[in-house]
Amino acid sequence: MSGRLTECFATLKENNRKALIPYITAGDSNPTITVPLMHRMVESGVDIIELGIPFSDPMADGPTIQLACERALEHHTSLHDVIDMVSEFRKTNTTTPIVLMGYLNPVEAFGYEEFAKAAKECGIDGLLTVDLPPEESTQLVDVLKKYEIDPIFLLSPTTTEERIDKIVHAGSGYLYYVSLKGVTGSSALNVDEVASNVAKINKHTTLPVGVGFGIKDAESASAVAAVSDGVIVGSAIVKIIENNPDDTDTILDQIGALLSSMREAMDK
Ligand SMILES: O=P(O)(O)OC[C@@H](O)[C@@H](O)c1c[nH]c2ccccc12
Repeated sequence: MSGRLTECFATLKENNRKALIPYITAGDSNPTITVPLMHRMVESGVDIIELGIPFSDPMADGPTIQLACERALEHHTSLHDVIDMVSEFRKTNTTTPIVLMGYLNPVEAFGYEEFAKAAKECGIDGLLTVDLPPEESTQLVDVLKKYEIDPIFLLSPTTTEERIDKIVHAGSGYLYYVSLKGVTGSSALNVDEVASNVAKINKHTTLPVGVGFGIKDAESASAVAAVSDGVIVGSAIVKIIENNPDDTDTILDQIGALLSSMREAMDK
């Protein structure tokens, strides 16, 4: 499927490294900051960027990312705008994979075919739609595959072995293991449980497994990296934006510093 994600994980594996994958909501705290922030995150050592499509009813998200969506929507950041941001980013970065992350509604409103075509043209590599169960995703997945966009699916602590087997075959690029029951920004991370569930998933697939939910500092990032192929960090980054909404330099510096510390801890 998409060259960039597959290649990224292959190179990481060759070098015995794990993926660092930050999540930000596009347009948070305002649309002008998103592309500079993406570049700063790459300079800080991230491998893949998850870019959130702002949505009015983000039911899988905790308060931190809900507020991020509100800030982005105050500036009317639409899926069209998100695609434009990726085009802008790709003017100077053609290698870092980008996964759009969000809820089905904006993608449906855009039109699957129109979305996939535009996404391919601007250099988007994957799509994760939180509220689309893999069992109901055939129509969207077929269109994504036609345009070489990787469909990324979520697995959770409650996913049965039977469903794991279905989901790993529906997705490509990587799989997203949700480390805990709950919403984004929780803090109940249990690394031993993550390790045993990632091992269980690995029996069904050769796809890389990234782990998200509850990773917030260098320590948790390195612990999860040790038992998976990558760590996804959202709320800890978005919180920095929440605390400094009008101060672009502080946002870039603090997010850069947090990600650099995670990178360093993961590479030890
Ligand atoms: O915020 P956390 O706990 O660091 O978890 C990552 C998560 O935010 C990001 O991947 C994400 C944002 N919105 C989502 C919705 C569902 C699943 C995952 C997500």
